[in-house]
Amino acid sequence: MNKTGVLLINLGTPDSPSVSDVRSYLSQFLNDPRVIDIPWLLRKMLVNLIIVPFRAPKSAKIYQKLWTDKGSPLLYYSEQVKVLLQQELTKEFDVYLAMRYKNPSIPNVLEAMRKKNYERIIVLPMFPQYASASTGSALDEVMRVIRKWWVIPEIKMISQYYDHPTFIEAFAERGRKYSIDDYDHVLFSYHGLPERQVDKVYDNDLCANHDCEHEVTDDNKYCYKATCYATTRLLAEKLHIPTEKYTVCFQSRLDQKWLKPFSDEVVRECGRKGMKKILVFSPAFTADCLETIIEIGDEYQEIFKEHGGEKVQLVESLNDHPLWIKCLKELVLAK
Ligand SMILES: C=CC1=C(C)c2cc3[nH]c(cc4nc(cc5[nH]c(cc1n2)c(C)c5CCC(=O)O)C(CCC(=O)O)=C4C)c(C)c3C=C
Ligand SMILES: [Fe+2]
Ligand SMILES: [Fe+2]
Repeated sequence: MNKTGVLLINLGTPDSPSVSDVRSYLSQFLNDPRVIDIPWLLRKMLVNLIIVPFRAPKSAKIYQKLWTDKGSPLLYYSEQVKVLLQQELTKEFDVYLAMRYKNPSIPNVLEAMRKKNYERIIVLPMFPQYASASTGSALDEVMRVIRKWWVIPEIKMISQYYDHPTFIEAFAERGRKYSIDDYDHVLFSYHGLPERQVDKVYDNDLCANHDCEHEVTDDNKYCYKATCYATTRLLAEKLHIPTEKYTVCFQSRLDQKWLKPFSDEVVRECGRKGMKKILVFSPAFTADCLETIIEIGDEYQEIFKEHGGEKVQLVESLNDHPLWIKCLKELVLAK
């Protein structure tokens, strides 16, 4: 039988919420040249001598809040997705899960796949919008490993699917649990990125010279900002949210030169304007994780309350939603 190996890849999470495991995770993550894209020596000094030593103890405290009996949500939801997708596919397909950082690692999972001698491998990162720091890095790592194989099978890599109808329908279905009319405003909060990295998808040009907030064209189709806005337009249309009732924003910045507006500032502004209830979608994440559960669910809730608001309602991520599994199946089976 012609067999295909399907490799799902998510970002990764520490092995445990201990300071040493969080340090080791942050060190692998932030030393990735697609994440901190500055010259090698500068990155080593900045990451290993400044960011990681200061951030690891603080992040470990946050991971301790996030951790459950089943471990880190990002990992256990991704594992569930792997099992559910396997159930949906025929015996021609074997589904694997790897994490870009920490475990299960891409080299270890690919080594298990190599031994199976698949005719075809489909690499499917669990990031709907392309960013060099997420999808680019995951695909780069796969190529680094496979490049050394003697037998290289047919390989298909999926770079993005932010506009896939079943992906949009899956997130819309999560949103339908809430009545939009009950909320003063809706936020679409995406993981942030340095503006410099967004500009790098353009050849000798800048994102600012394109109308990325309004349209996706052949020139900006890999611009993360453009695809985040496009995801939002598709979701807002499906859920009948008028343009004046929502704001696109970007969370988790490391400095001021990241994509704006910043989500925490938008939340603050909503409170100052007298809003009481806001609904937050986070469609760059397909599994709930530290960025959704803690940053939106806890930290933005606190900021909103401090500024007069009452409730920040996070829309649950896709996690193990049947439409998400259907979307992945359709991506795998697409020619
Ligand atoms: C949409 C996918 C993601 C992109 C793009 C991305 C870029 C990016 N991230 C950092 C720094 C950190 N991110 C952290 C956590 C984190 N990031 C993503 C996804 C993307 N990151 C996820 C799913 C998570 C949560 C992981 C989990 O265990 O739940 C963290 C760690 C947490 C912390 O200490 O705050 C850092 C650091 C950069 C610098 C970057 C692009 C340049
Ligand atoms: Fe991140
Ligand atoms: Fe752009």
